[in-house]
Amino acid sequence: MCGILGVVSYSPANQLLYDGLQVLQHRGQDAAGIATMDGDTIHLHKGNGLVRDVFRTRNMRALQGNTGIAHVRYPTAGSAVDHNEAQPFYVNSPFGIVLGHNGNLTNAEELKKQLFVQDLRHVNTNSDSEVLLNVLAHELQSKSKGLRLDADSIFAAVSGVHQRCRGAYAVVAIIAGYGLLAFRDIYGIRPLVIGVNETPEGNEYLIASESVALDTLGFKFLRDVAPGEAVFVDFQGRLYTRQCSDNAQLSPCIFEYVYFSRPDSVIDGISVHESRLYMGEYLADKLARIWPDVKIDVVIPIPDSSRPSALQLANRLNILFREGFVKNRYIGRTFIMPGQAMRKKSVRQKLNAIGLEFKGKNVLLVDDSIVRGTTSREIVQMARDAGALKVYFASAAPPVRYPNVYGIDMPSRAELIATGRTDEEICREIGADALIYQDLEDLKSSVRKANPAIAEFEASCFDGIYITGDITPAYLDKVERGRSAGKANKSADDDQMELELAMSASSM
Ligand SMILES: O=P(O)(O)OC[C@H]1O[C@H](OP(=O)(O)OP(=O)(O)O)[C@H](O)[C@@H]1O
Ligand SMILES: NC(=O)CC[C@H](N)C(=O)O
Ligand SMILES: [Mg+2]
Repeated sequence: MCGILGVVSYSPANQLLYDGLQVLQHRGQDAAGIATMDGDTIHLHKGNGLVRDVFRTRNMRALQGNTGIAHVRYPTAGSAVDHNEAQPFYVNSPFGIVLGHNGNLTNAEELKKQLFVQDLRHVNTNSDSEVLLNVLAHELQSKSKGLRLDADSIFAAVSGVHQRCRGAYAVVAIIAGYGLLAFRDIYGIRPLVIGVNETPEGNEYLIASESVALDTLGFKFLRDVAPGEAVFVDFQGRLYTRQCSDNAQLSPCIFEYVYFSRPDSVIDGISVHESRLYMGEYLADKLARIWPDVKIDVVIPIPDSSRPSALQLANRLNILFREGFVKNRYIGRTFIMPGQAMRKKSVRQKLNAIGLEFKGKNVLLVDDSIVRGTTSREIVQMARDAGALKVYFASAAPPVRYPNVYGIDMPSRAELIATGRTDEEICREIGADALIYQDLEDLKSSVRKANPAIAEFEASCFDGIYITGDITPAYLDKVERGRSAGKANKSADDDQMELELAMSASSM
């Protein structure tokens, strides 16, 4: 789940993009990059690590120009350790283009072959985002009028991208000599918003994965980029928009609301915080229905993401709510760290129990989701060690049973604690006295309550329904095999590098 930004401004873009990346850091902790356009030159700096580690003063000084794009990476294709896969990516033909991508292409392999054989383009990494950039470059080449591009030909190229690419993609790109281009896949699986800042010189535009970046950087929210839509801002600050697909249908990823996005963001007309409050209410009602005789003394959230749901659940059931775990503010998100060993270690580094809140009590621990079970296993044990009598566990999302192929790194069924297990078996695995999950329909209602216009969600990790229609069991097997092969082929150096990356994320 990467974070992307793009700006056309009347003042230097470098600091603005850096500050924007800092508030999108929760979307990717493995690599970061910024590209700016200054006259005829594209400046690019990227590398592995957190935003604050990748950019030094000298790098920032070199990022000249008032237009730029930026990216934080959470890898879902290729590898976490290959710094060549950090974004933005650059190509020099038919125009200088830099691109940042959030999502995951499901036909990247096939496209890579096509690019080589038909389009005479070489893709140098295992990143699907480099494939996407080359598809865009090829489409721009075939739609350009000789050496000239205009908004019509740029939008025609995006239509070409929609026809060739499958999967999830929210994209920002700079086309040298022309301007900033952004677009969203035809289902709008990954989020993308536009903001404006009115200045005496004219309007400045900012495109971002989440509205929190607009708030922080002083831009006014204009609207979400629609699924299938492209937005083009030229270097004179003129905004052009067009729907580039006849088959667009909004189906945003429901996991953005459960976990990924910041609660202070509004995505597709839905406040993430509000949707999490509703998740708590629905879960409370289910709990009252199916556990009428269970005595709970205190509701305790697992910081950070479950806090709004846990609070609202406790309110609804009129049970005491207490913070029982202290989170080390210098540790990053564990779920998006590379490598299970590091994820496991960092749960203990990240969270510590306050004995007083557990001793002699029946506690209900609430988390937003249980994916690999790394957090829940550790936390249940910590609650017992702290003296809890009974430890009940509630998840504000349903069991995660299916791989995600649209930009969340859970490609293998074997990694998911809920695959092939009943709720009772999962409960035993995490060591709780009882476990309750949100129902999928209730989760959808929680999110829809804030915007009833959304008919469909991309919820494949919960229901195994893949909205793009191209995901077969054979495809999933192949992704899973690719993943295990990748792990088996990893060298000791790769392991060391992965560990260092995770250590740097864990010292946030
Ligand atoms: O079952 P698991 O594989 O452990 O994954 C689920 C956990 O991971 C996430 O927390 P994370 O620490 O990443 O971020 P947070 O601080 O935003 O809650 C999520 O909020 C759950 O707590
Ligand atoms: N999570 C994402 O959006 C990842 C983008 C891209 N697939 C990569 O691996 O770099
Ligand atoms: Mg968490």
